[in-house]
Amino acid sequence: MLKVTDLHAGYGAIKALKGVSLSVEAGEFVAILGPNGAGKSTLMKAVLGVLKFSTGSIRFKGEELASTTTVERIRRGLGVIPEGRQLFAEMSVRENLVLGAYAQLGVTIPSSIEEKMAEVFDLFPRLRERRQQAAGTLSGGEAQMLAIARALMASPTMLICDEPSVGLSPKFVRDLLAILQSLRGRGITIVLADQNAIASLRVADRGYILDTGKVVATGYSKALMEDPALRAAYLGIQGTL
Ligand SMILES: Nc1ncnc2c1ncn2[C@@H]1O[C@H](COP(=O)(O)OP(=O)(O)OP(=O)(O)O)[C@@H](O)[C@H]1O
Repeated sequence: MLKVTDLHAGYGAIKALKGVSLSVEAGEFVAILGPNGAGKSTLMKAVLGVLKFSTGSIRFKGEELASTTTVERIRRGLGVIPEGRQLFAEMSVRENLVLGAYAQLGVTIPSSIEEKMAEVFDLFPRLRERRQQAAGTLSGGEAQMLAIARALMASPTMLICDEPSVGLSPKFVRDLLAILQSLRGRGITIVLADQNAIASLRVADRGYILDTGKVVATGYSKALMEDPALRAAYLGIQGTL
């Protein structure tokens, strides 16, 4: 469904990705892990079209994305939970959802927005209760729910999540991962970039570990978690699980 091949990208003289290749099949839950500065966010930005890449290829559903805009990528089914959530703080929960749908779909028939919102509120009843509340006054966990709900307004087939657990308490991280797992159960492919390596691998099918712009390890989650060298170097575990 998503195939990244020999991707190079960066910021001027800074080479943040140096030949990254990975693939994600439809229906999978794949974790992208690695220490600070490894290139996780850069990879997510390149996939979404927020950052242009210099060489390599990104194919989604068999089509090259290189010359397509972010809006076009979203129309093709890429949903995003951006780093830092990027909510409209002054606007209500409801307005954020409506704007998310408009921003992502361009012209949308209002009745379909209402239907979609009802669906999203069924998934996140807490947001229904708080639909008139300004997004900026939500708790961290609720704000993260809203960021997910906003992405779902465009009915994505793949959800790209960039460090969604930042700033959340351990309980909310568990809730968040459970929500992502349930979305996968509904047929949405999940790509999760996060520093919370072990928690991510516990819910993901497979993982890629990046370091200084390169893939240094890949495999099924269990195999990655059981590899002593990876555990010590990247997963923050000493000894056995
Ligand atoms: N806007 C920018 N301008 C210049 N360099 C940048 C910019 N954004 C990121 N970088 C650099 O690119 C490299 C990769 O950063 P990136 O944010 O992709 O890493 P990351 O794996 O997401 O790290 P973190 O977990 O800390 O967010 C780092 O060396 C970083 O300093």
